[in-house]
Amino acid sequence: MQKNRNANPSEPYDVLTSKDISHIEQAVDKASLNMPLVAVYCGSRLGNDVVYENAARELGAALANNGMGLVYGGASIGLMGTVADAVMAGGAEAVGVIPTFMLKHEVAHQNLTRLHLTDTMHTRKTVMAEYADAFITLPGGLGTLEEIMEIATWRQLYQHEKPMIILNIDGFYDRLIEHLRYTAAEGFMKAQDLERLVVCNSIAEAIDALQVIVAIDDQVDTQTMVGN
Ligand SMILES: Nc1ncnc2c1ncn2[C@@H]1O[C@H](COP(=O)(O)O)[C@@H](O)[C@H]1O
Repeated sequence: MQKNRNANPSEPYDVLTSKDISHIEQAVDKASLNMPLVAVYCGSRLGNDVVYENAARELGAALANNGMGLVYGGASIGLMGTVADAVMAGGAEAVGVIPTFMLKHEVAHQNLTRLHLTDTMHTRKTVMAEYADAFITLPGGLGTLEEIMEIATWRQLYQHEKPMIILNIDGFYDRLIEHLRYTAAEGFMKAQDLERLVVCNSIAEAIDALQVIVAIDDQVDTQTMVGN
């Protein structure tokens, strides 16, 4: 397993910028990771109820147990750090992507398969989305909300067709889901775009939904082998 490729903050040439797409394409070397990656959006804080931290740990372990890796914001703190630790402990790949200006705010995780540095938040989100085969959202704050809303917006604009799951731990997202239903009912959003945000109420449900990706991935591998 490669550790911390592109990770040394003292090497500025390793910072990915949106101006150099070929650098990003080269760095996002998915083939060498050998497993589908799920982007997990979640809090840089733990929240007030331990149920959230437990869910992050369980999700990380379940991803690893089911042959899936992680791409996330690269922090060692909050639910972000918890999910990454659990994925690594389970022997799966974990890729972190963090903007350089945030290194001092969000302590960068030092024990990932890869940690990419980016110039801006925009590049961070582009790199994460490039890596991701699916997106899953745990409880979190403004950053988490922004990330899932952006990826759902990209989906409604046909910029990707990847599965998106809201993991509604302990009803955390009940009010958001209600508001999105209201948004659709009031004619500001298509019902089909709402349906694409799959709501799961347990880790097991989310893993079942994600299994589809693994199945598709295996199918592609088999086709490639047959083709060769
Ligand atoms: N405005 C933001 N856009 C994208 N990502 C953001 C923003 N603010 C914070 N973030 C990142 O999201 C995660 C989780 O943040 P929480 O606010 O704790 O949910 C973290 O990596 C932030 O850097």
